[in-house]
Amino acid sequence: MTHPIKIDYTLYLVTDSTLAILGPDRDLYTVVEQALRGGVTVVQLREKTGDTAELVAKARKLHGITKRYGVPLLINDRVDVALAVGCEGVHVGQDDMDLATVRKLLGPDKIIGVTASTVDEALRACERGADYLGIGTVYATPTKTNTKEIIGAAGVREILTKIAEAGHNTQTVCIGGVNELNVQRIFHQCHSPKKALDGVAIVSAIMAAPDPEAVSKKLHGLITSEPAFAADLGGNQSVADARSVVDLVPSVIKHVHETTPLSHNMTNLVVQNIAANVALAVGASPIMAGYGEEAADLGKLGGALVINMGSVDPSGLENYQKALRAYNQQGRPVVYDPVGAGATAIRRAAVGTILSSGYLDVIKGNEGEIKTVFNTQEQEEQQRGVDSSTTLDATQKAQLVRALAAREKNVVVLTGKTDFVSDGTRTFAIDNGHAYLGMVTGTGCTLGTTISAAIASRKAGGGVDRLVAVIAAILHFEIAAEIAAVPLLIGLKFRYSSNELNQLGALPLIPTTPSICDIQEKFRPAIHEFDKVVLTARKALRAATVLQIPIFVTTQNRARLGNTVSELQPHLQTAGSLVQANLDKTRFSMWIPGISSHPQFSSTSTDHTSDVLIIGIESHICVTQTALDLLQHGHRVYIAADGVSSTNREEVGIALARMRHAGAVVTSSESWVYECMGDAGIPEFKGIVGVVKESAGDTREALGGLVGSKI
Ligand SMILES: Cc1ncc(COP(=O)(O)OP(=O)(O)O)c(N)n1
Ligand SMILES: Cc1nc(C(=O)O)sc1CCOP(=O)(O)O
Repeated sequence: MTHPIKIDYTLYLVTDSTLAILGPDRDLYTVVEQALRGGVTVVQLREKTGDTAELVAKARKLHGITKRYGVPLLINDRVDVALAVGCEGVHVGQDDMDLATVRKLLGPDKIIGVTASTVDEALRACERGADYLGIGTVYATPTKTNTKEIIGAAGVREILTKIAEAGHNTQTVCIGGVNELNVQRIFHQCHSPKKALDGVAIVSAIMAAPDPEAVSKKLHGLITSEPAFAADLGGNQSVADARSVVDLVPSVIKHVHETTPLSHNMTNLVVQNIAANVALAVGASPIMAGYGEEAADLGKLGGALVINMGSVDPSGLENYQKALRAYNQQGRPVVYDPVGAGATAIRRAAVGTILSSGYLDVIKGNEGEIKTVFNTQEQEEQQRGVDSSTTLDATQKAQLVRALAAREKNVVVLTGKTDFVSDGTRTFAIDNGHAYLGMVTGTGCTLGTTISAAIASRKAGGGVDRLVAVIAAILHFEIAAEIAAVPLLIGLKFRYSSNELNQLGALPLIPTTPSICDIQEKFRPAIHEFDKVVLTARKALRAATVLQIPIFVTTQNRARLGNTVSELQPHLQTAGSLVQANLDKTRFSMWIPGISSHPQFSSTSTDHTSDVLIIGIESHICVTQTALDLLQHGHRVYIAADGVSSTNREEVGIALARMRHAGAVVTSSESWVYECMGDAGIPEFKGIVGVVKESAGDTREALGGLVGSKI
C-alpha cells in the first residue's frame, strides 16, 4: 500500500556521524538542525555502528528536532528503532528486511523507502508498495564504497521510464555523489519524459559542509530553479527532415556574422592561431584563454566555450572544470572536444572528470573519441560500452551518437568521412568535407570553434534549435573546405550559382563570372572562326542568366568598331540587370574602372577573390591582357578554350600556354556550365540542361572549330 500523504522529497538528508564526514568537533543534532534551517525536506538517520539503546536515544532526540521543522524522520535499516521512537518511517536496502514484513511491522501509515539499482529491483519495490525509491548509485562516492553498481544518469532515467511505463507513481530520489556542482545536471539528465525525480538524497555534501545551512539553501535553490544551461535548449524541434534543416542553414550562418559571438577557446597550442582565424572567418570573436578563473567573467559575455582536450595536465584539467562550471552557471553553451580521449589512461580519466564536472552542450569527436566518451561513465566507471577496438559501420555510428546524446541530453557529433550528428532523437549524416581536412592539423579542433560560434549566436536569439545550429556549423565549415580544396585539385571553383551564394550569405564564395571580351561586328571577317566564339559566348550568356551569375561584356572603341554582335543582343537583354554590357574601352585589357571598381571585384566591397571565365576574340591580345590583370589583382581566371580565338589561329595555342603559365585555368564552356551547377539537385538544373541541349550543335561546332591541337 502506498503512503497516502505525498512527501516532499526535494532535498533528502541522509546523516553520517563518522569522523570522516561529520568531523571531530561538531555534533549530529546541530548539523541536522542547520540543514533543516537551510531547507532539507526529509531526514534519514543512518548509523552503522552503536548499540540499539544508543541509536534509539539518538533517533528520539533527532525526531524532536525534525518535528519542530515539520520534516519526516526515517531510520536506515532499523524497523525496531523506528517503532521505538514513533518516527515517520524507515529506509531499507535490498539485503535488509523484506518490504512486506516491514509494512506488517510498521503499519499502513508509515513511510517505507527501498533502495533500487536495477529496473527489476525498482519494479519489485513498487509492486510491493514502497512509498519511494532511493535510486543509486548515481556517481561513485567515498561515503559508501561498497555500492553494487554505478548507474549514472542514464541508469536512473531508465528506471524512471520503466516504472512509469508499468503504471507506478511511486516517488523517487537518487543517491550517490550528488552535490551542488552536479545537482542541476543530474535532474536534467535523469529526467525521463515519462517521469521525473522527486528529489535527491545527499550525505557528505551537507553533513561535511562547513556551513550546512548555507549549502542546503543553495542546493534547494538549485533544485527548484531551472538550470541556466537548460534555458532555451529546445528551439524548433519540429525540424526533423534534412531538407528543412538545410533550409535553415543560411540564416544560422548569417546570424553568426550579425551577432559576432565570443568563441572562448581553451585549446591546444598547435591550433590556437588557426582556431582564432577560423573564429574570425565565420564571424565570431575569438579569445584564446586557458585560465579557468577568467571564465567567470568571460562566461558573462554571451559567447560559448570550447574545451579542447588536446593537451592534458592536472592544472589544465582544473582550468577546464572551472570554466565549465562558470559557463554552466551563466547558461552559456559549452563544446567539448575530447581529443585523443582513448589514447592514454590519463585522458580516459580526464574524460570522466569533465563529464562529471558540468553540462556539455555538444560533444564532438572522431569515432574513437566518441566511443571512449560513451564508455566512460562519470567517474571512470565502465558500463554497457561499445567495443573501442572495432570500427563501426554507418548504422552503428548513428546508433552511437544517438545513444550518447540521449544519455547526456545534448548534441553529439561523430566526425569522419561521413559525419553523424544527433540530439538523441533526430540523427543526421553529413557527407560534406574534403579529404584534405584530414591532412591539415587543427581542422577537427577548429570545427569545434565553428560550432561554438553557431550555438552561441543561436542563444543570442538565432531561433533555431541547437541541433540545427550544430549542423549549420558543420556544413559551413565543410563546404568552405571543399571550395578551398577544389582549386588545388583541379584548378576550378565553379560550384555555386549566385542564388545559392546569396542564400549562403556568409560563406566566402564567389561565382565564376563570365566576361565577354570585344565580340564586335568589325572583327567578324578578321578573326579565325569568329562565329564559333559567338556560339560559345551565347551559350555562356544563357547559362549565366539561368544561374543568375553576373556577366560583364566589353566593347573596344565601339564608335569605330561597332556594337557587340547582333546574335548576342537578345541574350544580353534577357540577362537584364545581371549583365554589365557596353563597357566601352580603349585599353586592350578588360580591367577598366567599370569592371575593377564593380563590387564583384573591388577589394573594398568584398574581402575575397572573384573567379572569372573569359570568352573573347584575340586570345593573344585582349584576352591575355585581361587574364594577366585579373590574376595580378588576385582573382582566379578561367579561359574557355572553345570561346577564344585570334586573327591567326596559331596565336591561340601560344596565348593559352602563356595564360596557363601565369596561373589561369584553361577549360571548356560546357565544363564551366556543369561546374557552376555543381549538383543536379539544384533548382536551376532543368533550365541549364535545356540550354546545354539546345546548344549541343553549337558546342560541337565551336569545339571542332576552335579547339584541336591548341590545348
Ligand atoms: C534515500 C536512500 N537511498 C538509498 C539508501 C541506501 O540504503 P541501503 O541500500 O540500505 O544501504 P545502506 O544505507 O544501508 O548503506 C539510503 N540509505 N537512502
Ligand atoms: C547511503 C548511500 N547509499 C547509496 C546507494 O547507492 O544506495 S550511495 C550512499 C552514500 C551517498 O553519499 P554521498 O551523498 O556523500 O555521495
